Amino acid sequence: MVNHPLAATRLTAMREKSTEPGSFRAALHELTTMLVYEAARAFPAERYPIDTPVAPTEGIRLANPPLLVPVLRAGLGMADSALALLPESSMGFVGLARDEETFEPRAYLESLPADLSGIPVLVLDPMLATGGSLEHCCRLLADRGCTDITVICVLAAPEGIARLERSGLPLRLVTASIDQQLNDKMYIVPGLGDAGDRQFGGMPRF
Ligand SMILES: O=P(O)(O)OC[C@H]1O[C@H](OP(=O)(O)OP(=O)(O)O)[C@H](O)[C@@H]1O
Ligand SMILES: O=c1cc[nH]c(=O)[nH]1
Ligand SMILES: [Mg+2]
Repeated sequence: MVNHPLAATRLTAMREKSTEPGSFRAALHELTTMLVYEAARAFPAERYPIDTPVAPTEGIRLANPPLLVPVLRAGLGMADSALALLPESSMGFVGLARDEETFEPRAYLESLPADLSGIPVLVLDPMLATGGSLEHCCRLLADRGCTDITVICVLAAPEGIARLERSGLPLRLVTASIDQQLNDKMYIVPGLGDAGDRQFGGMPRF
């Protein structure tokens, strides 16, 4: 978990219900930068020869830049900041919408390389609630041979974390908060509401 005062102030802005969509998106961009920065500590780096204007020396580059996969819609608001920190990365897309009665994810977009063996993947979705959406997304990746998944979330519910642990999928989670629980509509409490609607508009449903 990323525990830092600058992350906490952005998370506070996102939780506050009076925060307008523009400020919500700005806080999500900044918080994503911090979460990706922390997640990338674990990425292998390699040395290679470079020349400064003065002398030859060694530089550092990522050995294997991850594929970025924002989960639409809400993960779209994390895509730019992740790509800014990881300009060598490519991006795939998964579109999921949770059914409001069954709470199961409905897939409407899957734009991913066919073979992900040997490719680390960074999944971007601000919310881990029941875990159905992220389990679905990570299973798509594992079915394509991916064995190294990092999931970046703003908020995680204990129920969703437990589901991902039970899934046996090859993933680690980086988040800014583990909240208390889910309510009877499977929203995270205290949470921040619907992360898609708060960025892009829509009717409140909680
Ligand atoms: O853990 P779960 O119970 O599956 O819920 C989490 C999902 O819900 C939100 O997406 P949503 O389905 O609202 O779609 P949206 O991004 O288009 O708003 C969120 O971005 C996650 O993808
Ligand atoms: O609290 C929640 C749960 C699922 N999806 C959201 O956007 N928010
Ligand atoms: Mg939504």
